[in-house]
Amino acid sequence: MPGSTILEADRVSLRFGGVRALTDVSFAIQAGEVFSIIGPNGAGKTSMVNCVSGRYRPTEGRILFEGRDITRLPTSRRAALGLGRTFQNLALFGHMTVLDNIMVGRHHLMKSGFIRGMVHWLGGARQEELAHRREVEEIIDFLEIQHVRKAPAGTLSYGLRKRVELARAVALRPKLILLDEPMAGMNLEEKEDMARFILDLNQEWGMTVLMIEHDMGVVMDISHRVMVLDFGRRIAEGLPEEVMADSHVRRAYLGEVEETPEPETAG
Ligand SMILES: Nc1ncnc2c1ncn2[C@@H]1O[C@H](COP(=O)(O)OP(=O)(O)OP(=O)(O)O)[C@@H](O)[C@H]1O
Repeated sequence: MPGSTILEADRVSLRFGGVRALTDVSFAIQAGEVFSIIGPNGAGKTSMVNCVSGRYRPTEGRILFEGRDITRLPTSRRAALGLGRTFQNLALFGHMTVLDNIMVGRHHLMKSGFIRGMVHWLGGARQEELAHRREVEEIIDFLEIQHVRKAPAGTLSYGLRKRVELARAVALRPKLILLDEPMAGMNLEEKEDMARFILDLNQEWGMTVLMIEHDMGVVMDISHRVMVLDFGRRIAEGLPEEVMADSHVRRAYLGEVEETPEPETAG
């Protein structure tokens, strides 16, 4: 169930030279929500998520995570606070097993001290390693990739690779996970599986989700709330059915032209 505000974008603008990628965009995500950003190509969705992850710094405005201003915090520090994402720019190691790929994700975080604190009380490196393994095995079970846990990641199908990428992000146990087009390039069955995993992450693991996704069916099915961007501006936000019924959205995003009769002029 959604609770207090976990992430807030406060009048965020982003310019690339003369291009206004985002103009004055504000929104708030409640803990426990699946919140999706939709909009036509070039609307600013990826730019917005990159401002949240720390890859881009807004030209104006602020990003708050659990009430703390993180606008100027580097990506690694955001991860340590509990802001996770799939690593679009860090491909899986093709020659390494699925298990090792996910372990590497956790070790990476260990260095930042986040998990070290959590497992320190167990004492010793061996226990630490065991604690890691248990966590990783749990994630492997959850994402139903046990059958490929020892397979080199490079030999997996596209859908399975995407699932391993998700596992690696989940292994850091983020409070809020950013998913940039998690279903892109998937067939229907893979999409259905992915949608179920996202829902389970949200409902069973209590992870808040911020997602960009082009597949409207998926967005409408699994989102609590949806924000629509168009030309870098927020044009609507609300429950999926409200957003779909919004005339601005239908015009801008779905390309519909409203057929309202011309008013009759008197005289
Ligand atoms: N690194 C960049 N340098 C210059 N312009 C950029 C950069 N990133 C995005 N833009 C521009 O900002 C605008 C918003 O792009 P963005 O990628 O955020 O949109 P999007 O909604 O994610 O699009 P898509 O659905 O096609 O992925 C576009 O006009 C784009 O060309």
